[in-house]
Amino acid sequence: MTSNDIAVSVQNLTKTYGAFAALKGITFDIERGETFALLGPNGAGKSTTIEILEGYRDRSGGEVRVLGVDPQHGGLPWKAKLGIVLQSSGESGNVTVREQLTQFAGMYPNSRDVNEVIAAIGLEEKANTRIKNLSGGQQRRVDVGLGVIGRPELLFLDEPTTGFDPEARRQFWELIRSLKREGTTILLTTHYLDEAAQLSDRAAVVAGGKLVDIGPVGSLGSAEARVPLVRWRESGIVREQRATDPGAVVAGLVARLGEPVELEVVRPSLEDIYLELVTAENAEAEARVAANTTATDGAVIAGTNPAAGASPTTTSFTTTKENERA
Ligand SMILES: Nc1ncnc2c1ncn2[C@@H]1O[C@H](COP(=O)(O)OP(=O)(O)OP(=O)(O)O)[C@@H](O)[C@H]1O
Repeated sequence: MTSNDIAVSVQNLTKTYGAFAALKGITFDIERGETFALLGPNGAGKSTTIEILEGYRDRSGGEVRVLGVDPQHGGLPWKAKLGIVLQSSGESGNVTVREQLTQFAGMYPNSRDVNEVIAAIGLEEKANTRIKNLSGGQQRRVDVGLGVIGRPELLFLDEPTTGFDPEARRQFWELIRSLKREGTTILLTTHYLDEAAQLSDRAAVVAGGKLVDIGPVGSLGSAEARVPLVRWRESGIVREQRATDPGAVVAGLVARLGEPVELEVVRPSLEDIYLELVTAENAEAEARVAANTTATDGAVIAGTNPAAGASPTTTSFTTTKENERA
């Protein structure tokens, strides 16, 4: 693979907010044309990562290239190749859906047809409604429309379907699949693991600012966590057996019982595997904190003055670049 095949390259990325380390050395690549999901619990560092890649936030350390450019020095031609759907856009304007999309379309050299985008986000009936009069989920659809109107080479989607009803989510998935067919590279964060499983080629799980696993969605987690479960009812009792060879277990049941009652072979979902990964990381983090506390207590007893760490504060995200803030 050449560097031209890589849309996003992240090497040992770190980010600190005061004394708080939000990213502790994250490394991953995203190939051109790939749909890549960044998964993790609240506060894991997903938005921080995505905002660094978009050029909205400066990194503390590591190397980052997005479409071959360091985002801290990305100019207008580079920005025109990106589509960005932030976690919250605050898009609540006095203009109509069509006016807003038309205005944005005018900023890009090769934008999509406005009517096509309105149809793709399912807002045909609301095309002439002012954005401030749309429901929260409908406003979110406008955000998605604005993210794709410029026909981006690389699309960032930070929790794009929060607030969508189930039908709108399915419609959104179709839109993403059609963008993928056109060759768009997509970086997605989501708390809906079915969404990640449906859309992404590969996923990375981040917890506590560290990457705990990365790979094709079907191969995440330990081999043990992915072992299927055979379930059936026998003598009125539900029985279960984890088996790497569920076919053989089922054949054994059929030989012994005839057609097994309420037979199921259940494969662990991405959600099951994700929860196992994140729980394991949390347990390790707690163990590290406990070990550090013991060490710090020791230092106090010895008369030294342990430095007080600044406590992290949650920020509300804006589209303003971090170092441009007041
Ligand atoms: N400007 C800031 N100042 C201090 N701490 C911050 C700032 N922005 C984020 N953090 C902290 O960094 C950590 C990572 O935050 P981030 O928003 O990247 O997480 P996330 O994975 O996107 O979470 P969520 O799923 O809730 O959106 C959190 O502990 C958060 O409180």
